[in-house]
Amino acid sequence: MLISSRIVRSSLANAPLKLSRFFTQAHTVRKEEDPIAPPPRSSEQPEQKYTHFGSKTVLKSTKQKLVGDVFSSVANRYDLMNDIMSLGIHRLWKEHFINKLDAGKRPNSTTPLHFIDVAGGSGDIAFGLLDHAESKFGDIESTMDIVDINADMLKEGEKRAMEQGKYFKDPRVRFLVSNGEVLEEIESDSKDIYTVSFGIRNFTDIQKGLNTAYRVLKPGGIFYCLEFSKIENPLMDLAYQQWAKVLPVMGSMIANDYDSYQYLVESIERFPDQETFKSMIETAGFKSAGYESLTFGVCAIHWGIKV
Ligand SMILES: COc1cc(O)cc(C/C=C(\C)CC/C=C(\C)CC/C=C(\C)CC/C=C(\C)CC/C=C(\C)CCC=C(C)C)c1O
Ligand SMILES: C[S@@+](CC[C@H](N)C(=O)[O-])C[C@H]1O[C@@H](n2cnc3c(N)ncnc32)[C@H](O)[C@@H]1O
Repeated sequence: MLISSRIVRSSLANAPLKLSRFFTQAHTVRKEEDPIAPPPRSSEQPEQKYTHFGSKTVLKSTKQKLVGDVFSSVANRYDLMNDIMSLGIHRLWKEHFINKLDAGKRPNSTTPLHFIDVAGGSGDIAFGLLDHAESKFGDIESTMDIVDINADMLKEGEKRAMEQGKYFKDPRVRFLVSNGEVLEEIESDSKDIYTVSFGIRNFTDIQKGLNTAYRVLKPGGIFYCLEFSKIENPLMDLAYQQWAKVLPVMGSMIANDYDSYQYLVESIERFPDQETFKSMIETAGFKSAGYESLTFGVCAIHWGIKV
């Protein structure tokens, strides 16, 4: 069941490249606990040397490899596990995410949009955005870069494109293995829409990822994120905590991988709450930042505009 705040949309600017919208949102949430790092072994401050990997404290330099191992391990059962763990609800979240953005080159525009879906994995969002643009606006010109740091996950996306006979070897669509914290292949001020879905939680440096999102977007471009968040209702949180205990057991029974799904649960716990993440989006320079909580706050859509 999706609970969403009322959305007040300004009329869309006709200019095809400026998708300016304003949403209303009002939420109160808990503050995020600070991570407890081991005492520094050198003169470096702990925050410069250590970070969290789920509930563990690890050297910052090792997190990317640890996360990479997790997603290489889950890649071949990723879609199946999503349906089982969320009882299919993740599909509703993604559908709502895509419909709410409502992006696409309008029929009266001659300029295609340039999308980038970071941590795109098996392509749920990227393909969904292109399908939406085509079915609603007849847009078959806008381009999509699907970026992921993990080649195994990206292969799942390419496999799906090939099987569905759409977006495979399509000149409009690029599959790029790249780190969302840097995006060295992506020019500054080059994208109209930046999306990231259930990905930024896994970055070593979330703020760096947000700053990079700001860099690659054009003025007027939209940052748009779907990520796990904080459940605002204590009773629902209690029920969720019971459900979350089962996820690693499911991971072990179905994917023979308890640890990756234990990491999933712990990484959700570690991610900033709605207001904290909104502040981080504003720190990156975005304006009109806001969010909408879904399913009691199990996840949230955050946005911001580069002006
Ligand atoms: C390693 O990292 C990952 C690995 C992977 O394979 C996937 C992901 C990304 C994960 C997803 C897209 C979905 C993961 C699903 C969950 C974390 C579970 C989400 C939980 C729910 C939808 C149920 C929430 C339950 C409550 C709020 C309790 C109250 C609700 C009710 C009683 C009514 C509905 C109840 C249920 C639906 C159980 C990955 O990062
Ligand atoms: C849970 S999957 C999400 C996939 C897809 N966006 C979706 O909504 O189903 C998380 C993805 O983030 C990717 N990822 C993790 N850290 C990343 C980084 N620093 N840069 C780019 N992708 C990253 C992983 O490889 C994985 O494919």
